[in-house]
Amino acid sequence: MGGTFDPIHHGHLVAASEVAQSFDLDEVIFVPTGQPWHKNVVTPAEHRYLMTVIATASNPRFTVSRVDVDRQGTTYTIDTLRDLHKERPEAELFFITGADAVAQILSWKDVKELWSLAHFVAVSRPGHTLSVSGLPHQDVSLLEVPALAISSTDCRSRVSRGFPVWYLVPDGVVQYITKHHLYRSNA
Ligand SMILES: Nc1ncnc2c1ncn2[C@@H]1O[C@H](COP(=O)(O)OP(=O)(O)OP(=O)(O)O)[C@@H](O)[C@H]1O
Ligand SMILES: O=C(O)c1ccc[n+]([C@@H]2O[C@H](COP(=O)([O-])O)[C@@H](O)[C@H]2O)c1
Repeated sequence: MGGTFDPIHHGHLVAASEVAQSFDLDEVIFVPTGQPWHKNVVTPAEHRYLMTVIATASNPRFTVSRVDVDRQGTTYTIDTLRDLHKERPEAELFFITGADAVAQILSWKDVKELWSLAHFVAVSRPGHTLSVSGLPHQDVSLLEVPALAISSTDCRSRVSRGFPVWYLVPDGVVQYITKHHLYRSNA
C-alpha cells in the first residue's frame, strides 16, 4: 500500500487490513512515498516513515518498506513495483489504492506497464466514487471497506488549529506528532 502517510491514519490501516483479509495476503507492505510529483509534501520522508512504522508495529502481517524513501528523485509507483519485484522475485504483488487515487491512475507514469507488475485493489472511501471505468478489469479489483471519513489533510489541519487527532490516528502517532511538533503551522 503506497501513500504519502502525512500522517498515517486509521482509514489507511482499516483499508489495508480489509484487503489483506479479502485477498488472503501474507503481508501488507506500507510504502511511504519519497517526493511525489502530484503533491507538495513538506513533512520530511523520515518522519512519515517513522510514523508508519509506529502505526503498523502491532500487526505481524504489516511491514514498512523504505524503497521510495531511499530512492533519489521523484516517487513513481512504477519504480516502487520494480524495486519490490527485485527484492521479492517470487511474490505476487497487489497494489492497494483508495477510490480517489485509482481515479487518477491513467495519469500515472508508465501506466501501461503498471498492470503487468501488480494486481491493483481499489478500496471505497467516503466522498469518492469507486469505479474501474476505463481501467483493465482483469488487473483492477474493487473492495468496499468500512467507511472512515478521515484524511491526512484534515489531521494536519486539526493539529495546526489545536484540535485533537486522538482516535483518528494511532496513539503512538499522536505522541510522535506532539514530540516532533509536526503540523503546528501548516494545514
Ligand atoms: N479514509 C480512507 N479510506 C480509504 N482509503 C483511504 C483513506 N484515506 C486514504 N486512503 C487511501 O490511502 C492511500 C494513501 O493515502 P494518503 O497517504 O494520500 O492519505 P490521504 O488521507 O488521502 O492524504 P491527503 O489528505 O494528504 O491527500 C491512497 O490510495 C488513498 O486513496
Ligand atoms: O506513479 C505515479 O505517477 C503516481 C502518481 C500519483 C500517485 N502515485 C502513488 O499512489 C499512492 C497514493 O498516493 P497519495 O498521493 O494518495 O498518497 C502513492 O504510493 C503514490 O506514489 C503514483
